[in-house]
Amino acid sequence: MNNRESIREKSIVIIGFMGVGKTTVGELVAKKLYRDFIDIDRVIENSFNIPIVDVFKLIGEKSFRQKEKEIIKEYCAQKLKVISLGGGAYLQEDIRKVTLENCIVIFLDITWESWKERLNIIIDSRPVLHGKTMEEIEELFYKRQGIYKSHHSKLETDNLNTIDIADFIVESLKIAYEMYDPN
Ligand SMILES: Nc1ncnc2c1ncn2[C@@H]1O[C@H](COP(=O)(O)OP(=O)(O)O)[C@@H](O)[C@H]1O
Ligand SMILES: O=C(O)C1=C[C@@H](OP(=O)(O)O)[C@@H](O)[C@H](O)C1
Ligand SMILES: [Mg+2]
Repeated sequence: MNNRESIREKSIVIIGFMGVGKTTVGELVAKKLYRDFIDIDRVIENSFNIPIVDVFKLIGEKSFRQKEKEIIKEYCAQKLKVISLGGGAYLQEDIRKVTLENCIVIFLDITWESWKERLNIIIDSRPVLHGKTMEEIEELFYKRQGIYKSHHSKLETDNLNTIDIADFIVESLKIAYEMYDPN
């Protein structure tokens, strides 16, 4: 397959800090593009038939990260998917490599000021945040910003709703497809 064919078929991977909207937006983008939507956390939840919080309790974070890596590698080898990662997946170099080499990686960004307003609606389902002070969560937020710098495209999501974010992504993709594969 040549490059012209491959850009339109590349799977789209959505990255960013937990709670930024990867799962919600990824699902909307997939619908708009008539593609399959894969949320890596949902795949893991379905394989254990329990929520991520309980997966962490059952197998621990280390085994969760291993499973997350295997599943991401499997789906990134496939074309025409929209794949939302968990926010910690990108900590693994193997995952950064496989996604950047095979897919279009879109980073959903948010400022700390906007993100902290969302904390109360996500905290129960995000085990990584449990037992941390606000200062520790802020430190994690800024530490993670560094790893998300490796991406193909970035979108600032402050003050945008999920529908607008999904529309923006789809429109940007159309422009990129026209630019790199005009026929
Ligand atoms: N742009 C947004 N504006 C307002 N609420 C949002 C936005 N994006 C996501 N949310 C809300 O934040 C929560 C986490 O969204 P989710 O898609 O699960 O994020 P992620 O997969 O990045 O952890 C959900 O309740 C979702 O409705
Ligand atoms: O950032 C993280 O370490 C995690 C993020 C979560 O996904 P979301 O980013 O979709 O919340 C989920 O994979 C798990 O709770 C760990
Ligand atoms: Mg998610």
